[in-house]
Amino acid sequence: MICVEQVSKEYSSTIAVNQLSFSVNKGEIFALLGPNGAGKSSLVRMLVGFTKPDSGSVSIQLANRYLSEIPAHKLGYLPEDRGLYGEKTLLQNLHYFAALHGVSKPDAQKNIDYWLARFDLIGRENEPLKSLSKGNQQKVQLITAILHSPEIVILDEPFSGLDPVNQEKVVQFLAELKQQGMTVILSAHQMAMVEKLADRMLLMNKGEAVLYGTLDAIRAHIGGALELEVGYAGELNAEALQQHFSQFNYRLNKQCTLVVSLENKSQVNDVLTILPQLGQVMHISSRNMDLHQMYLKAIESHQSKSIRQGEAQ
Ligand SMILES: Nc1ncnc2c1ncn2[C@@H]1O[C@H](COP(=O)(O)OP(=O)(O)OP(=O)(O)O)[C@@H](O)[C@H]1O
Repeated sequence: MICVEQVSKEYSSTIAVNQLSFSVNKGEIFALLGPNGAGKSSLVRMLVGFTKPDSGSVSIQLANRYLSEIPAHKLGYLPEDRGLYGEKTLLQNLHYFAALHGVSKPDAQKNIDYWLARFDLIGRENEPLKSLSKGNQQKVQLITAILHSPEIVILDEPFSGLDPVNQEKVVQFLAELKQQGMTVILSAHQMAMVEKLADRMLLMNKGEAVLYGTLDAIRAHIGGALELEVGYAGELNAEALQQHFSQFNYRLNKQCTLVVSLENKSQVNDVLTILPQLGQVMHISSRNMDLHQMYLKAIESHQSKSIRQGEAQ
């Protein structure tokens, strides 16, 4: 429903977004990930129509029409630079933004009451916004983005500045928006939250796409996504380790725990037959590599590829 094709954006000498292509389906939660300066906010600003791509295109399909930008009344946006009025009360802020989107006062009030209760802000309505903590101000800003029941919600770092309890509340908030049929695009650095929420994701680095798809597709693509952890009664036999494990990617924790990274599940059998030759096995556990680890692995490999390419030129 949202289609980004070969989009590039350059600021003076910085290429913020470099020939990026991806699509976002109607009704899904789509996450934009990447290190600081990867180009997420630059991309978000193009998605919401604040800036235009230098080349490439952004198109939005709404009903049977293709548009080059999302109509304002169908868009809810949480900008990177939050923009509320600190001197005004929480209620004045919320009603002001609802009115800007043409929502009637009674409709706005109903929605406001619901979300204030969900975000534990009941009783704070008449306080000036600036007297609220950063996290609470962030929650008010999130409410302003959705008071007009938009079809597409684009949130630049919605978890920023929130404690773990409030991060969970935002996870529930986003899941509820999805349930209501909204399409949600968010940028985030909190991998655990993204892992819980996102249907699909795009990992960017230096303006380029590094990984794209569902968590499972990314896991399959990245390889080494399954880890076996093997605890031994004492130190491992170093000679046997070198002899039998040279073809595997492994590390040792405190000399008596071996962690082996497997490319695929068919290698499990091979590893299990070798393990007793290294010492007395006390326990074995397996786990999928989590998004945080996959992110680090993918960014490291993209950085070293960029360096190799730079050296070759
Ligand atoms: N208005 C601007 N003028 C000049 N350079 C800019 C501008 N906006 C972004 N950049 C540059 O473009 C690159 C991408 O920045 P962007 O803010 O899009 O990254 P980001 O992924 O959102 O980073 P963060 O996670 O830190 O918010 C950076 O090198 C940044 O310095």
